[in-house]
Amino acid sequence: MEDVTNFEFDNLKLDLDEYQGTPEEIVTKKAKLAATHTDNPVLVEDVSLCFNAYKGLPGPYIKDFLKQLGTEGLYKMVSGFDDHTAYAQCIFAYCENKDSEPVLFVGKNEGKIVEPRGDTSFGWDPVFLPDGYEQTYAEMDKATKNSISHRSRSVAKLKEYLQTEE
Ligand SMILES: O=c1nc[nH]c2c1ncn2[C@H]1C[C@H](O)[C@@H](COP(=O)(O)OP(=O)(O)OP(=O)(O)O)O1
Ligand SMILES: [Mg+2]
Repeated sequence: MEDVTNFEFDNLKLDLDEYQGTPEEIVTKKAKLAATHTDNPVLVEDVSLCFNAYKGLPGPYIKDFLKQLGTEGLYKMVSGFDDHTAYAQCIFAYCENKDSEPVLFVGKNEGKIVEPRGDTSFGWDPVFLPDGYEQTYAEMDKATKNSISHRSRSVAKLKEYLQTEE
């Protein structure tokens, strides 16, 4: 760096947060950060779409992959592999206060990545075909999707936890 400008640069050893890591690590950090903003308990969630051919990636980074590549591009990512399996995962994290460890509720739905089909209005729904179904998330009616989705599975665990905590 010294060579490129007349400025002087120092190396500082600062540990700055960057939200990378496993879905569990990311949502844990998110919950802890949220908990520093209020005296009340917080609830945060994060969604991942994990391709087994990519050992779980894009995972928590799916938002940017979707934005840059579109659903067609997501399909192209797996089309060169034999393994098209994937899982949709939602994690709710509940954090009582800023000094307590967040509790995670992982909801997972197995399926595979297919050529996009169905309603294009929500995220990566058109490329996710859940196991045991002929329709992608995007082709299903909302009630069917909600009854099997990664999010509903996570919410069910959260509900059970909150009810037993009462
Ligand atoms: O059931 C779903 N069906 C299709 N797409 C979905 C679904 N659920 C979330 N999505 C999309 C939204 C976003 O492109 C990415 C991550 O979702 P998610 O982490 O909840 O939202 P986000 O990344 O916008 O917020 P944040 O920056 O707080 O993590 O997946
Ligand atoms: Mg996210």
